[in-house]
Amino acid sequence: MLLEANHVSFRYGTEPWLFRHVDFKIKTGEIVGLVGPSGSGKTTFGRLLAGYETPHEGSITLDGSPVPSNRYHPIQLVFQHPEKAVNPRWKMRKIVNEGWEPDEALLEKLGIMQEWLERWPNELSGGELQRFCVARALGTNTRFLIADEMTTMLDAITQAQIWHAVLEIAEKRNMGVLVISHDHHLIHRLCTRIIEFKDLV
Ligand SMILES: Nc1ncnc2c1ncn2[C@@H]1O[C@H](COP(=O)(O)OP(=O)(O)OP(=O)(O)O)[C@@H](O)[C@H]1O
Repeated sequence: MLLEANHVSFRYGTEPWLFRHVDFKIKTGEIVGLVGPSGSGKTTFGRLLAGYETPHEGSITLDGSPVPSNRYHPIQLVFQHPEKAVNPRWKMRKIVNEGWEPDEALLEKLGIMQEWLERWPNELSGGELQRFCVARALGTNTRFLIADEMTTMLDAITQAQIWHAVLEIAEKRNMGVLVISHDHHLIHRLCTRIIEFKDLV
């Protein structure tokens, strides 16, 4: 399966164009790194790929067709701040089962303790909460994961544990992963291909 940005342009409101005519391709099975200076538009581009924003010009396609948005989205985004990605009024069990129901083995692989399922989001650490966001994004219908600074605020051990689990699942399911990060060490360790955002725009 091929996820493509075709001549995509985007601006916020009446601000100047953030980028214009961006072409990008990622295939399932690929782990691609996206790097570039702060403020250059990487997060915005990730949001466009995952359907959170609509391009002003161009299109995002999956195998040449528009990405279906009326069911579980095949392109899932996990970003840096898990506390902003969950409903504070839902318990963790409801949050993690929002789009699909991950089994115990997957939760265990991500280091999620069963007792955390009965807690509220504000009763977990950032790292614990992020594990839930990753589990929620790894539905069996996920074809591409956009990991935008996904493990930036986590300690090295937690970061390694989460990436180990994600890469194992990605390989088993032939998922594509786009890793957006300022951590060059992490990018070089994980990715099969690395792209400078400035080379796309
Ligand atoms: N909702 C918004 N409204 C207006 N401008 C925005 C909005 N979100 C982001 N921007 C601006 O768009 C530009 C690109 O932001 P973006 O977060 O995509 O960059 P980035 O490359 O991911 O940065 P970083 O590496 O610091 O995360 C920035 O100048 C930012 O201030």
